[in-house]
Amino acid sequence: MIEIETVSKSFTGREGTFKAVDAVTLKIAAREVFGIIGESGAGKSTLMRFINALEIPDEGSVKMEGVDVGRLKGKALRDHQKDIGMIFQHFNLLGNKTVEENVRLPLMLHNYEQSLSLEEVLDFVGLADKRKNYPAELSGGEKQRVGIARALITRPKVLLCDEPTSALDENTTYEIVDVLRKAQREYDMTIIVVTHELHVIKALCHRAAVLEKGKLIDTVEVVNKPHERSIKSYHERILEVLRDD
Ligand SMILES: Nc1ncnc2c1ncn2[C@@H]1O[C@H](COP(=O)(O)OP(=O)(O)OP(=O)(O)O)[C@@H](O)[C@H]1O
Repeated sequence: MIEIETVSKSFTGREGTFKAVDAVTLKIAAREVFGIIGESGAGKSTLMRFINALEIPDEGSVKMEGVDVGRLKGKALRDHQKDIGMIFQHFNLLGNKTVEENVRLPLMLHNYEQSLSLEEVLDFVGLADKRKNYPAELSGGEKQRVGIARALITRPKVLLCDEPTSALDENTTYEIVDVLRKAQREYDMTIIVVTHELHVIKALCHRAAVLEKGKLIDTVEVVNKPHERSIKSYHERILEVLRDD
């Protein structure tokens, strides 16, 4: 579904020009949950942002369903971007809007032919009873559920997740992982997840690309992939970690 072909991107900073992404080639299949891992600054976010044309590569191409994304302009570019949802580490919710206003926001900005109903997405993420609340009244996990609902309401073909659980504690992380896996199945999406958290890749992804200094150094099939994990209480986790020799 997504074909990334020898893409490179350089940025110029105070210390001169450097390659943030260096000749990366990979393919992501429809309905795959694909991770991008690597240390801070490895180029993960830049690589992911090529897919919805928030960054344009200097060299190489990114194709989605055969269309070269970097060449799209005007309506064709907007239509492409409408097929792609995104969720963020810090949720990016509007603090002066309620949960339901935040979730409906994309529908205020563009016309989506296949959008889902507000009720459906709020039920799906388990926030039907919080629809009139403001973000400041929610936990981190609930805020990310709002972010997921806001992405789902447009019924995207592809969901890009930029460090979706990095601001969350361990149990909340697995709750969000479960919501994302369920969303992939229910709505037949392709999901791409940038993270430095290996346990998230393990629980969520089918495959993962490993980036180092902008280069793709490996693509790994995840074994024991998407497994059911029983959510332990915070107390149980404390005992498990502190009493483990
Ligand atoms: N618009 C930009 N202008 C200049 N430099 C940039 C820009 N975007 C990214 N960079 C730099 O490119 C490198 C790769 O950034 P990128 O955000 O893709 O890495 P990352 O692997 O996602 O890192 P992190 O996990 O810290 O977010 C970093 O050194 C970053 O500072």
